Amino acid sequence: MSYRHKKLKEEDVAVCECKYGVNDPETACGERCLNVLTSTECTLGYCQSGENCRNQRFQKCEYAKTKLFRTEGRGWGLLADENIKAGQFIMEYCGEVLSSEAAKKRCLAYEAHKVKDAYIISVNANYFIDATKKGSLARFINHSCQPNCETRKWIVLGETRVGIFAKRDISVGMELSYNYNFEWYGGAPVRCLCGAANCSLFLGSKSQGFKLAQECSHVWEEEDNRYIVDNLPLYGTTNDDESSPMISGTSGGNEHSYKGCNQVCEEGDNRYIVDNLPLYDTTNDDESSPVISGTSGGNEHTKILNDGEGSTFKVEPTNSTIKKKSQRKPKLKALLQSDVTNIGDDKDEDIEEGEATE
Ligand SMILES: C[S@@+](CC[C@H](N)C(=O)[O-])C[C@H]1O[C@@H](n2cnc3c(N)ncnc32)[C@H](O)[C@@H]1O
Repeated sequence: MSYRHKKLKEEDVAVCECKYGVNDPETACGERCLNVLTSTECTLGYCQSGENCRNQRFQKCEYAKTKLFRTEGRGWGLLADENIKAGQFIMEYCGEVLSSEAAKKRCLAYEAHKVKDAYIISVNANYFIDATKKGSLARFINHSCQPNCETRKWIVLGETRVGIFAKRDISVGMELSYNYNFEWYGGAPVRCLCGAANCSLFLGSKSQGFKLAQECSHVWEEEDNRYIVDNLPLYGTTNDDESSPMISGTSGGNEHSYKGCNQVCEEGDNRYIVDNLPLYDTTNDDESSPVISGTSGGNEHTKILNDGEGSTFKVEPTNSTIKKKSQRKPKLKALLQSDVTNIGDDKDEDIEEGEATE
């Protein structure tokens, strides 16, 4: 599979009419911005608000502060690590960009390999994002039938990307969730443990999905080896190139704003050793694996670091030098969100680049 990001042509850049005023900073690409109203990000260098433009959140990775934690029966989950306001952009859903055919094949392959969890979402009828092996922290957001977040599609540099947004105010410490029901490509419906009064009992109960398998009622057990952090996919951005599949996300030159990801683990629990973090590793990417929706080279990389307290890890942005595969420490899993490139937009018939193919 190969995927190339679309290059935005100058004539296709959406330019708004906002002008930044010192006395009225709210006018700079806020709610009334023509681009914001059409869910389109402004483009650096073209927006008259310049550095004051507030409508480049995907591009600048203006993510909310979040924290990974272990749930009971639902695997890992993601918490708000700060108060989040209704409507706020939380983070981009990053992963490998696949055509629908490729996504269906992946689903079958995952099922054959007894991969029980589903991380594929659709961008539109033609494109899917698979965060199973590579992705941002958004891949850890669980389903709820009464969710506090939702997915929204935005046009970023001419391509459609998916973000997680707060549906309502979310207080620090609350688990983030969105409703998977219409978008479940897990093959089989999984029993829902969200506990909401209106629970629809299965993940994907309303999804047309790929309808591959029978009901699956697995629950994550305490000793489930999927809790072994070593087994968890992280995204190391270091070696993505044109031969590897695309990640949906931000393209080059952006600053990453993961504001840290602290996971508090039970003392002495070696399943939470830092080296084993649940992030994404591209170490084994090769030509057979697809490209990622996300950020591409030249970016500040985000790493998982041991904060010295033994059982806690952090994800911090860093200007680390890109290392060749052979130079990398085997367990150093550079994280998320770098080297991810943009996904295609099916609205453009004449895209030269930005197509996922087999
Ligand atoms: C996108 S992943 C979410 C992150 C996942 N918990 C993990 O540890 O990687 C989706 C998987 O999480 C689990 N899950 C998410 N929400 C759930 C829910 N409400 N009830 C039961 N399992 C859930 C299921 O195993 C599902 O396949």
